[in-house]
Amino acid sequence: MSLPASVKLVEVGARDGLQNEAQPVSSADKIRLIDDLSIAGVGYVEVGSFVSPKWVPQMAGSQDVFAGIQRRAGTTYAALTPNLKGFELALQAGADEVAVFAAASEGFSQRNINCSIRESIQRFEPVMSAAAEAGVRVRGYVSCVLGCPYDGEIAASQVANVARDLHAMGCYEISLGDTIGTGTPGATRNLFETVAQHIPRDQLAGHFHDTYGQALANIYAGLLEGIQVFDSSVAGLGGCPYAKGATGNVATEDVLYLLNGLGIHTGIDLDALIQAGNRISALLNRPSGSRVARARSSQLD
Ligand SMILES: CC(C)(COP(=O)([O-])OP(=O)([O-])OC[C@H]1O[C@@H](n2cnc3c(N)ncnc32)[C@H](O)[C@@H]1OP(=O)([O-])[O-])[C@@H](O)C(=O)NCCC(=O)NCCSC(=O)C[C@@](C)(O)CC(=O)[O-]
Repeated sequence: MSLPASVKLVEVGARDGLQNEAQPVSSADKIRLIDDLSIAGVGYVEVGSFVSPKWVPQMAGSQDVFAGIQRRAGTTYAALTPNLKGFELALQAGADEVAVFAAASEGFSQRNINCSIRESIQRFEPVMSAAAEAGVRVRGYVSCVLGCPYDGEIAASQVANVARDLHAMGCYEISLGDTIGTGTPGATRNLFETVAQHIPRDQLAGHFHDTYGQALANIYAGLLEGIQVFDSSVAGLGGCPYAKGATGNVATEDVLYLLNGLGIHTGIDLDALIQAGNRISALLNRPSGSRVARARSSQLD
């Protein structure tokens, strides 16, 4: 399969990245990060999530973050919503789109959202109805698609079952999450081939954490499978509160460098993105998780 001419990058740093941050990050700092990303030309930003603040305290201020950002025309500002309550809060906050999130493994589903996979799908039904009524598009996530910290190996057919359920209930795009970053390009190709038997490739996305250093290779494998949407996190922020030891998502700067090198259009300015990533990394008192950002910054020293 030939490579796509353009790719959509879903920026998850402010949500997937910061949800796991040990130190508190103020709403003002999150707003600054999102505004920096908008200036860099990022077309899709997950601003936060409307989940129980007892489960994920870092996302408690998502309402304020939505209220404070400068929206750039052409950028979609989205939120995660695990249930109807979350959806209603996201709607009030002015989210353009929402995402529901399920898992391919029972162990992760229980730890992450306190219910079985089947119960989670049932819980999403009122979200889908309310979203349809409000004219809000819903993205669907499946976690642990290439391995689970609790249940171990996950069959691609099991991922396909959950992805198919989300798609059938109306999710316009299904993001397949390698939550613990154990996937390899071979497993990634097999996964997309299996799931694409049920869902068109242009409605699938790849979401790779870089724990084992395979994320860029997995994205390249995804591109070869005809996948045109990838999730990534500026400065490689993050991890997952329910997947111990998992590192952040693949860094957006590194994905952009890869795509630029392949002549694939994203609409994002690499220098401005590096600045955004360096600013949040400085604020968190650590070097950027992006190798491209570190290399570029050391060349400037
Ligand atoms: C789903 C629940 C709520 C179930 O949690 P529960 O305890 O079973 O739910 P509950 O309905 O019994 O509610 C418990 C309390 O939470 C409140 N509550 C209930 N819902 C909401 C809401 N929407 N917003 C705010 N508050 C809420 C509710 O009002 C109640 O408050 P209390 O009466 O005790 O004061 C909980 O497990 C939860 O919030 N989990 C979120 C976990 C999470 O955010 N994980 C990270 C995102 S997923 C991810 O990162 C993976 C991904 C997407 O990036 C892809 C990948 O890499 O794999």
